[in-house]
Amino acid sequence: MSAAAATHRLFRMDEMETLRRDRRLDPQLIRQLRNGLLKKFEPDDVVRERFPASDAVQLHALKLFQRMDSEIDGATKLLFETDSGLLIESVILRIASGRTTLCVSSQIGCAAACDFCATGKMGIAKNLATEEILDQVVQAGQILRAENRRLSNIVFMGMGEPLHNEANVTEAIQLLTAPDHFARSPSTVLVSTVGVPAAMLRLANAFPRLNLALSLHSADQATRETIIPLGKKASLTQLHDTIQEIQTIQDREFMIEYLMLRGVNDSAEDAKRLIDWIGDLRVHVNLIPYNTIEASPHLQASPRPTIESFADLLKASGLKTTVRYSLGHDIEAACGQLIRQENRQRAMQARRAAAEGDSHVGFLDVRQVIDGLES
Ligand SMILES: C[S@@+](CC[C@H](N)C(=O)[O-])C[C@H]1O[C@@H](n2cnc3c(N)ncnc32)[C@H](O)[C@@H]1O
Ligand code: SF4
Repeated sequence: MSAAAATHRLFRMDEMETLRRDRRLDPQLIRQLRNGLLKKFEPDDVVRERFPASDAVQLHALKLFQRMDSEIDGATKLLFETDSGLLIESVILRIASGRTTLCVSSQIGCAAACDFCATGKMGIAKNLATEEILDQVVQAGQILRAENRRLSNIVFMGMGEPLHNEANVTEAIQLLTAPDHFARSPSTVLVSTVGVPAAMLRLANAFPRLNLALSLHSADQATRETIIPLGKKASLTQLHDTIQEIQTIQDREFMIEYLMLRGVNDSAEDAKRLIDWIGDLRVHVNLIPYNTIEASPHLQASPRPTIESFADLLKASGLKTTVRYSLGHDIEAACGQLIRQENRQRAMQARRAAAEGDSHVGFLDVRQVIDGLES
């Protein structure tokens, strides 16, 4: 295959249409190729074999760099290399019920710079292209198909803030739910955000059946701002009003994510504040045990009994509450460290190359972008 010729990206309708015209292909062949890869997740060689101009098609936007399978449960972490040379991660979760969830990344690094998050500590921010978001789904789908499993759910809970990459994330969801692309139900997709009110409303309007989650982590404004610097851009009152408005557009439960940090947000008083803040919103509270990160030695996970008592207080007030005991603990630490160090080195190399004038790759320092972000 000539690398120079493989310039027509499968995810791009316009490029595939050009190829169809240039090679005088039957439109049915393009549909078959798209269905094979995007709906059935067939292996590359199978779809290529059926397609006469396969030398000209780029099936993937990402290169699989490393695969890590948990030895204790059904989690697989996939590290992908992007065009910019930086790494991102996706996680496949195989749940005992037989269902599977894929956690996808939307950015490399994150300008929200949350104190508890390894991605926020990366110090760089770059949006993933639509096809880089979608190829995580394709490659994970192919892995699951090879195990006779189906991909049940997709959650935007990997690296990055999806609503800081709103255009590409919206386009990715459009294609994930388009009948002639992935043809998935919007109710099997969840977008988790740190809280960008205007974009949350746009997303709810565009996809009334899409699941949305807010990473709240504290119902006290000052506490929230200490752990989420971006919390200054959207007040708790504004976030509450936004969810209330979303619930007039979407007839579904909204998810509130609450990271349990010892001595920061895990007291009975914090639970009471959370209950008051929720008020009559129709929500599901998901308590998240904190995975410690090296870059924030001052933060610790709440002990399990504290999490259970906190959950009991919420449940006693009538709130639907669950605790997320995450899979893949053994691959978590190894990967978080690796990706952060690798990306810092790669970003530095790219900056040096750019300074010497032989690179067009642009990386933003998070301090440069955080003030410019829309609230
Ligand atoms: C990585 S974020 C990506 C989506 C989006 N940016 C957000 O904050 O909701 C997904 C979830 O992981 C949580 N998270 C981040 N760092 C964590 C850590 N060290 N331990 C446990 N959960 C963490 C976030 O708070 C958020 O609820
Ligand atoms: S917004 Fe999400 S991805 Fe970004 S730093 Fe905060 S937790 Fe991490």
